[in-house]
Amino acid sequence: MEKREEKQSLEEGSICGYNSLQHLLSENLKPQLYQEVSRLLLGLNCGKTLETIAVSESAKSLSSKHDFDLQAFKFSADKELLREPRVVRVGLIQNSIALPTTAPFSGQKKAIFEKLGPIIDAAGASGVNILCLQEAWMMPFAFCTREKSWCELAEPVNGESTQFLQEFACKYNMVIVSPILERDINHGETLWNTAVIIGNNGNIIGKHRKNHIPRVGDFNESTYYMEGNTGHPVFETAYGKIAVNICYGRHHPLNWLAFGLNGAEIVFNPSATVGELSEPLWPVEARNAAIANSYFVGSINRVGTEIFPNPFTSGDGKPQHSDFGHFYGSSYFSAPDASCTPSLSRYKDGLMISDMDLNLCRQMKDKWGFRMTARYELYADMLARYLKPDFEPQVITDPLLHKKSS
Ligand SMILES: NC(=O)NCCC(=O)O
Repeated sequence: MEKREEKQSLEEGSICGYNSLQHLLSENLKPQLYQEVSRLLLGLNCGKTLETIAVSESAKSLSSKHDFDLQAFKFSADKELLREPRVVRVGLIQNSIALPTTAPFSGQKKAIFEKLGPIIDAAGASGVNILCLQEAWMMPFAFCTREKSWCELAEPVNGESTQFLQEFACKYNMVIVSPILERDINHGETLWNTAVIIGNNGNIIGKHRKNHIPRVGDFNESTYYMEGNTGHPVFETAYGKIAVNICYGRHHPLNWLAFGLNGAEIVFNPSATVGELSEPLWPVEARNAAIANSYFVGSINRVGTEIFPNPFTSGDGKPQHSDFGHFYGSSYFSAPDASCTPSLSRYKDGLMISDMDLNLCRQMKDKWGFRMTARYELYADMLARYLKPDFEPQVITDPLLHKKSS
């Protein structure tokens, strides 16, 4: 054990030498204790610990040859009398960039394509029906720099990244969600942070643009694109109704709600975020959204530290620096019954696969009745009042609070 830890502690981004929190716990707790900790940490699905599923030999050999984490689980639902189970197999890919950020742009993109190919093949060989990649997967997450040269990497919705993925979609009969930096040629060559939804026949079903742009830490993304103008679309695919809540949107419960009200069964949250800023939030927000909205969530974060040629500051008093910090991976799935998978590695590329019986969404709606007990008319009224310039917060002050004691 000591040797293993020593070796792994050399890996930047490991947790005390371990790949993930679950590895740290499972390797240090007695099995019975680990089972109890795991019950509390990951919840139970249909009253049981989440089952793992066997992945194909070819996926396993791709993961060892190309050194990516590969994990697979199964969310069950209760058997129903009038409906057949609706099981779909869903995949999430997290990855680091493939070349230094100083390499020629065309080479950087090509190298990312080459790196992703075998991971997508592993998803295809495992029978994944719907696959989602990380935010702006086709480039380094250069938005910390504020340098405009990175805009060159933006592509139209039907550009080279989409074309690259369309082939896999056709080959594996797979829906692919592809978050890119988009350039909208028809609207003045403007830039957007966009997820392209590629159907299982290789067709483009539609797109969604990131609704909330961060203005925190080094996430200087408003230098590059504006808040999205596509609302909260749900895409009805061959395998279920899906939506995409891009990265920072996960901090906004109403954003999650809107996808739910439009009928999403699976919401993807492709992200790029760093340990220092958001790691305590990561296991909480998506899981809460899955519970509150009775849908599945697939959370993806990139991995690695990306170092940029020119140092930058973000007006926060910190000394100039050349990287965002460590993107901590840890991609995972959450289910509407509050169970979730362990997370992928904190520092390695990875493919997380899960079967999910979509019947669980309605079963949880029937059980908890959140849709029926919600008071949308109260919230709508509150929001309508809040938006008015003469809004005043509804605060009832204790009349004794400001009375002078005699
Ligand atoms: N990409 C992005 O929106 N990151 C913001 C940081 C965070 O939300 O954790």
